[in-house]
Amino acid sequence: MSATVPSTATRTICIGSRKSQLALVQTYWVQEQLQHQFPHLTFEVRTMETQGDKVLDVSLSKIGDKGLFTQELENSMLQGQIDFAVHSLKDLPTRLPDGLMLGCVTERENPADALVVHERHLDKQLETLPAGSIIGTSSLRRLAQLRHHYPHFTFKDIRGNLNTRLRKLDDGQYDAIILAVAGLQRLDMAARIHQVLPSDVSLHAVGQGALGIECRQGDGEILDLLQALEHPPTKSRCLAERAFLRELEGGCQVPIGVNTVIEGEQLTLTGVVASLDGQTLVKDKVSGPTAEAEAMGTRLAKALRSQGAQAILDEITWAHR
Ligand SMILES: NCc1[nH]cc(CCC(=O)O)c1CC(=O)O
Repeated sequence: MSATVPSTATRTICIGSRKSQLALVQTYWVQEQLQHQFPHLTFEVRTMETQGDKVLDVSLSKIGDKGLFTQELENSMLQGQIDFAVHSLKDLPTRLPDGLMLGCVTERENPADALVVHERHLDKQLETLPAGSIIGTSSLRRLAQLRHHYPHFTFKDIRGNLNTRLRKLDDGQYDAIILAVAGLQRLDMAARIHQVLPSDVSLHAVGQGALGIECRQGDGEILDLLQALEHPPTKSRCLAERAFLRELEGGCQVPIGVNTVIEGEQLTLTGVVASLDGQTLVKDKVSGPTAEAEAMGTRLAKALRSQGAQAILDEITWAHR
């Protein structure tokens, strides 16, 4: 036997994932797509619990969100135990550890937020829910924007995975909760979407609705495989959104929302920074060639800073010290 004869053992690619139901649905989708495209390889899923899955009794805005859902996966990637990790792009920090990179962004689902109501409110919309209604959200972005438009509601923190949050709503602990449309769709719970929030009420989170696949920097073999799942328009939009957030964020979760549209060669990025009391919204937009997505994100961040966003962010950083 000559040494140049290729081994008959198939190469196994190891995919890392969180254990939540949503994470698994997303990761199995990626596995299935790649297995179909590359039948000569074997794709295996390895799951792990992250800090964000363990600490369920503290509000996300207090923990700070730097790598809360990603660190364990990143460590095992750097140690070579997994080859890449599938994340909800919105949970992936804008600055990645040395040696890792965003290797692929998949086609985005509807990135909007959705209102899900308790059954006693099925006949109402956000506009007609009574004053004092208890609205559940753990996101400062949703809180600040909704408080701005609907100051007569009471906002209450809610944690846990999607099923847990829906159970708390159905139990009667909330009148309504806000969730991502994409998560509900992926878990076959689109029927619970009562109202999709228009972008003038709630700009969505950076990267919402897309999957981000993180891999080792310069891992050519893996990057080639991931090309098969890349969706260039989503990637451009998300690069603009992530550059915007990267330029503005400090050490903790910040109330920042975005919207992006591509028309022809033009990308338009809208961004908002909102104060937690809902009193101040600093909002603006930039347009330019899609190829300059990241530079546009940075430019919009600087514009908002000079229009008052910095004061809002400083106050939040100070409050979380
Ligand atoms: N932070 C939790 C999280 N991460 C991703 C999604 C939904 C799917 C997505 O936005 O891609 C959710 C739930 C939610 O915000 O309702």
